[in-house]
Amino acid sequence: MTAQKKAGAGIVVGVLAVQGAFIEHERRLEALGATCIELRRGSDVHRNFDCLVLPGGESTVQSKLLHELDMFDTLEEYIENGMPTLGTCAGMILLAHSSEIEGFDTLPITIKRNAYGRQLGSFTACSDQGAPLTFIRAPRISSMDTGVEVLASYNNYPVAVRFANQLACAFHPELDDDPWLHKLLLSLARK
Ligand SMILES: NC(=O)CC[C@H](N)C(=O)O
Repeated sequence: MTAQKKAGAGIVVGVLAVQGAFIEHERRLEALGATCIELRRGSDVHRNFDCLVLPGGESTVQSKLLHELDMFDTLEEYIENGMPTLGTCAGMILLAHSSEIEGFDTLPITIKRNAYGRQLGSFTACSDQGAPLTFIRAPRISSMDTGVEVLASYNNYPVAVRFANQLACAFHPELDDDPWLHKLLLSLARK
């Protein structure tokens, strides 16, 4: 077994799979040895999983479906009770404070949706720390509480943060070669 595989061995990840880029997360996590279950309907959120992934996609649609499919309250409770959670792009918007969508509002940051450009759409870059970044109509973190730790920045703007059990990023780590955020999520789930 490789060192990479060990990171996720024995860990079950619930991946929100109502819309967006969830399959790419599953591939990453399974390559690290984790087992993924897709959360598609209300009953799925009552299955056993150790940590949660909220993928990129369209946050307005995801929020609507979470409510319609009766998944919202249970997932909110899990996050509030400390389940390790990774929210990427639209997933970060769901965790953050936002007046534009009805999200969890469990992560004390404010965001501006589509701040990295509607026209340009997507681009790849390198973080100030040297990690690859893929942005797709990404939100920008416009403010954050003092307890929020910056894990990565781009042009001095925070693009990945941690607040206790919650990890969030504006980019798409499932599309990049370096699975450092997935590994961090799995390490939180192991504790
Ligand atoms: N790649 C993404 O997840 C884009 C997020 C999208 N712009 C939103 O507001 O939901």
